[in-house]
Amino acid sequence: MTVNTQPAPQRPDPRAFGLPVVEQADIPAELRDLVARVHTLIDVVANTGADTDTLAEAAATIEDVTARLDVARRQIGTMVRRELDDGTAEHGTITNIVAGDTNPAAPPLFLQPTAEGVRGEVTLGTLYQGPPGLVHGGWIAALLDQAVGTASSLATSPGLTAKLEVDYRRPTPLFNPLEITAEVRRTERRKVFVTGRIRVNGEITAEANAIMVRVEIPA
Ligand SMILES: CCCCCCCC(=O)SCCNC(=O)CCNC(=O)[C@H](O)C(C)(C)COP(=O)(O)OP(=O)(O)OC[C@H]1O[C@@H](n2cnc3c(N)ncnc32)[C@H](O)[C@@H]1OP(=O)(O)O
Repeated sequence: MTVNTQPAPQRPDPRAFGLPVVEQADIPAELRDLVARVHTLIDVVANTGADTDTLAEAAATIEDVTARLDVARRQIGTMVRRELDDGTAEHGTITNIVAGDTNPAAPPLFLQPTAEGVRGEVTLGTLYQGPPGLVHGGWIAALLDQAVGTASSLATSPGLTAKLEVDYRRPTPLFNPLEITAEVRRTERRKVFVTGRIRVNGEITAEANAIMVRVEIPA
């Protein structure tokens, strides 16, 4: 067993694996605006009590808009390169369901490096509801998976989640800021042992212990 005290190694460039890379700063403001509006639309549709005429009219309008937008799709695996607060950069899939810049279904959760690992904040509405007024347990796991994956990637190199064990300690409420943190505990060959936490008002509501396995990068 070794404790990871080494500086982060050179991270691989996704282009070397045939994956296109988009600079986060180059995502057009118009696309960001569209993503935000569709995010709101999904929430409104999920909760609407509009009359049937309005629903039918909206469905036709959205069908038309969908056809206009469904052109020149991005390659699967398209990555976005984001500059981080500490001056480093990370790559993530642009449609990542938790953090993807262009995914209207993503909350989105943006994580930044800290002295310990990573940290981010997000507030979830009813799109992410499980029990009444509470965040769905699968989404709690998804947020924690993203956090442990990002912490591991930034501290070492990109990997896949081999194991994610979640302790649901307290109900995690909707409409409250969730503080999400993760830190690498230790590394062992390609395995990276990471802990992630969700806090509400400073109280831990969920905690995950994960094993990330770093992907082998051909020389
Ligand atoms: C920055 C972006 C953040 C994104 C966050 C989101 C992360 C994700 O959601 S990833 C998607 C979900 N995960 C997956 O789909 C992974 C599916 N599993 C796999 O592909 C493989 O099992 C994989 C890659 C984890 C390991 O396979 P492989 O590369 O062949 O490694 P392998 O040689 O079997 O094992 C390497 C080490 O890990 C250990 N290991 C592998 N699987 C497990 C497991 N489930 N539990 C515990 N240990 C494991 C092995 O015992 C071995 O340990 P040791 O070094 O002591 O011998």
